[in-house]
Amino acid sequence: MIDFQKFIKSTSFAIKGIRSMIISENNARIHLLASIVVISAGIYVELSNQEWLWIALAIALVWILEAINTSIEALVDLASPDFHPLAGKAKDVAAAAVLIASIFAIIVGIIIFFPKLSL
Ligand SMILES: Nc1ncnc2c1ncn2[C@@H]1O[C@H](COP(=O)(O)OP(=O)(O)OP(=O)(O)O)[C@@H](O)[C@H]1O
Repeated sequence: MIDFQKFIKSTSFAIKGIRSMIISENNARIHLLASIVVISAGIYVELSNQEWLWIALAIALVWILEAINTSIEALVDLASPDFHPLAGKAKDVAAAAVLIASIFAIIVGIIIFFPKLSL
């Protein structure tokens, strides 16, 4: 039996998580600005369906990993408020995942938008 009320409730918790991430994380606000700029540029240059798929994948990857990174940061702060090398390692490796996704997104952006610039 599918409980649709429960589904709506858990979706609202997830939306609350997105809001909280944007409010508390400077990086999430940078991702938001970058996403708006890239989507606007994509509409302007009339990207093909295939190009939109790559852009959507790149944007989604960065947001997914930023959400996981923010979640790990909060858990580390809760579990290890005092300095511990493993706490630092957990945060740094989670941040590395966001960096890798961001580099991928930049490469996708260059490959798709660079040829469209009429220099
Ligand atoms: N409890 C801890 N023990 C050891 N090192 C820590 C600890 N907390 C943070 N650090 C180190 O300090 C760095 C910055 O931590 P911080 O929590 O400020 O992360 P941040 O990425 O700047 O987070 P935010 O996005 O909230 O500003 C971490 O990457 C880690 O190397």
